[in-house]
Amino acid sequence: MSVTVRVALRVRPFNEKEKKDNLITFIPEQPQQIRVNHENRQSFTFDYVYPPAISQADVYSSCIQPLFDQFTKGYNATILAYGQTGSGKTYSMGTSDINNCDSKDQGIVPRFTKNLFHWITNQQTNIKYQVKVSFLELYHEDIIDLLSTNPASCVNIREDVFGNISWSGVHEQLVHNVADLLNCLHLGSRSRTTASTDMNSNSSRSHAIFTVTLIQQLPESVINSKFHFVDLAGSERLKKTNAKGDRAREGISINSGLLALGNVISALGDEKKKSKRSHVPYRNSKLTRLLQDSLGGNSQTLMLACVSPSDSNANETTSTLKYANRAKNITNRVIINQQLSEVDTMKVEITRLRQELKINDAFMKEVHLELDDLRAKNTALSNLEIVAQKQIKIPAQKRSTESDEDNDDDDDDGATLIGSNSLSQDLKSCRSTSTKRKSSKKKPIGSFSLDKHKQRIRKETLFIKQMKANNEASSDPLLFTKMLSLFQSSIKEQKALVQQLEPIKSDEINIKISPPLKTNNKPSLMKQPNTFNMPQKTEEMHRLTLVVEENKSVPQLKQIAAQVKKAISLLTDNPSSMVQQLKPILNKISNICNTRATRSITTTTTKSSEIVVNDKPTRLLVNKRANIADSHRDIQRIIAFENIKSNTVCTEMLKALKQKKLTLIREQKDLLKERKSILKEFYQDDYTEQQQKQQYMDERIDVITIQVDFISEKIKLLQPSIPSNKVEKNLIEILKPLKEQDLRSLLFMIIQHDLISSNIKSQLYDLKSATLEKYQQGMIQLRRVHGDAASLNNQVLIDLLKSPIKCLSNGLILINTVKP
Ligand SMILES: Nc1ncnc2c1ncn2[C@@H]1O[C@H](COP(=O)(O)OP(=O)(O)OP(=O)(O)O)[C@@H](O)[C@H]1O
Repeated sequence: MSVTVRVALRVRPFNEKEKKDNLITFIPEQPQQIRVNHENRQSFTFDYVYPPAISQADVYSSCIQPLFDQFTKGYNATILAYGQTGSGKTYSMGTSDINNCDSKDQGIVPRFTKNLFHWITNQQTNIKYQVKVSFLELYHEDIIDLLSTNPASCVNIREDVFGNISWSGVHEQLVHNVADLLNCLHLGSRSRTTASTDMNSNSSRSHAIFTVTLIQQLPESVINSKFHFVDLAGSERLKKTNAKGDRAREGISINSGLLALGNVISALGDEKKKSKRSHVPYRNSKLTRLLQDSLGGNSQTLMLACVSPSDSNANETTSTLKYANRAKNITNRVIINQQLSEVDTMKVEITRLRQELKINDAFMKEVHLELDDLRAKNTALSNLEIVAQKQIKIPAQKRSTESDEDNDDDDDDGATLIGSNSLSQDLKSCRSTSTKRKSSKKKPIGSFSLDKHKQRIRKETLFIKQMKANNEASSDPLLFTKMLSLFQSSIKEQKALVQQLEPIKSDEINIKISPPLKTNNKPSLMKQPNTFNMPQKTEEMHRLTLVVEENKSVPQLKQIAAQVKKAISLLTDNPSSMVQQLKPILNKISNICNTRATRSITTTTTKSSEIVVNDKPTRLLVNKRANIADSHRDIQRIIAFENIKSNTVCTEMLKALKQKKLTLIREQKDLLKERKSILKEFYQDDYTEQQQKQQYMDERIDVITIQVDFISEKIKLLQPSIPSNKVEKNLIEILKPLKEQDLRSLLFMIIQHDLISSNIKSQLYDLKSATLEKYQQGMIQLRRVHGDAASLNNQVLIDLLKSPIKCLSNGLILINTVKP
């Protein structure tokens, strides 16, 4: 159900300091309208307009009673008292001095209390009722639980994936009757921060939220509704209140909270902004975060705008009227807060779990595919190592002979073909030869894994496309980039593998080797091998140019072997090490192979290419046809994919990878969930791309703000009693040992200059220039906070900075210090 925020305007009587110059004119024939006798004599219309003479009872019965009725039906409700300091908010709410108050002067909360218990006593007996109360104060940006007996209690604001706001850590007091409830109100009000200013002798210096929760236990369900009574601190002009020192700081903090509230009201209520569906900046202050459900969420809300009647407060009154006028346009979506019976809840849970299972199955399929792929690669690597070792051991001359024997159909004029320094070319040549000669007997090499690889490439490419499409609004760009590069490198590797395994096209295998180049009168190194000369179309045939470099196959294979050994030893020493750690090594191997591949063959654009031997020909005798046969055999072994089962190192590696993948999947899932809920809330069909970007940025800021909240809650403040030099030392101690890699996620360091003593500043500058410039993301913000919440547990901070890097990535570290 959609309901708009209702607005009631209450004009208090003149006080003794004010001249009787009326600012507001009431229009008898239009009881909901007023006119301001100021500048352009603007008129305003509200749901309720209360002149100074209105009684507390009338206010309650006209605008609160309807809310009370909704509340008892299970809807959440909020009354928001807003107005200039001294305009009558606390008086109207009745949250102060309840014990010494005439019953006719009793405000909204005491009346509500009586109403509630009276209502409960008249209800059916088969319903069980419970009433709980809580009382929070927001002083500066600290949430104080006024009813909690635990001084270390900490209130958190949480938002679930559906955007529902809840407060955790709040003490909720069970109350059984009117006296109990009013006693809680009295206790809390006594602890509330008030002070005398020129505008109000008993001015509230904080925002207060008194909440009554009604739990109705029906036979098959539970209805749980909340009524928030919000007494906001008054907006004030420092000049008028004559506030100095702490009072002035309070005033600034109050005004900035109210400004944030104004921005939320404006985003929700301003017709222009509403139509553009601009982002609602709830997270800009704790006040707006606490009231998120009341403004634009699940609550029936009434704004009680309180103003002074005096012309001397014309500016403040006009500003309140405009504020209230905007609030009128806010629409909330309200539902009865009914929880299902246990059986129904279980049913919903089962459906959810089934869906989750489906998603998990799909992911597991992905994981298995990746595992298969890794197994293949791993076996290939092991075999490459064997090849390498073998080639190192076998004397060149011997291998050359063996090779000649193997290739008994070759011409034998003493020259060899495989001086080629490309392993992949070796493999291709070998495969093509083999395929041509033995195709009737043997399966084409790699055929059974080829399709799988191709399929995998297609899948991963598609996945990357999807990821890229979502890149704009990805809520964790770092993770996104990581995953993207992981998949991209995987595709690259797969492609290389497919390339190696794929049968060579006919004109590629029709290689005719041109006569050897003459060098230094040494014997010719090239021959016309039948092996590579299968279809004898000599004249039209394209000739490939083999660039035979210095005999590099042995050193290169050695290099590969060394890299493989390195990779394996890394795994043996630390079996849980992630594949990510092996990536550089694997890449290096593939680089060596690729370099060799590109160097080895140069297909010239001219019709008849020449074989160019650009190396010292004498050495080319070394790795000859032996390589063809060896490579052929090795390739067969490579594609056997068997070693994996007995290879513990590989199993460990795969296990670790599996774990890593699952973690990533989980993280990604969470991110998607978060993103979905944000999208659900803010994005509609007609948003422009730019708005979307803007929204995304705002949301990132919101996320960071939450992290800050989270971290700042963990970090206690420095004791004011700690001498200043100790404070400095501690801060430096914290920051100095940080390694660059620990802080890779930090972008820059904002230091609020005015808040940090020069000694710390200069040391931090040193740090900054030395290391901090390199950091990529995030911020360290040093901020000063007052109050007795101060007790910095440095160890917490150090631990936080040192170990769980996750906390830092994309985040802020808020180090609060007190004024020395
Ligand atoms: N409608 C009213 N009838 C009689 N007295 C009123 C009325 N409204 C306010 N007052 C008196 O005006 C004074 C200031 O009111 P109150 O403390 O409620 O202001 P406030 O808006 O809560 O101020 P602040 O924001 O500074 O806390 C109080 O002495 C209160 O009794």
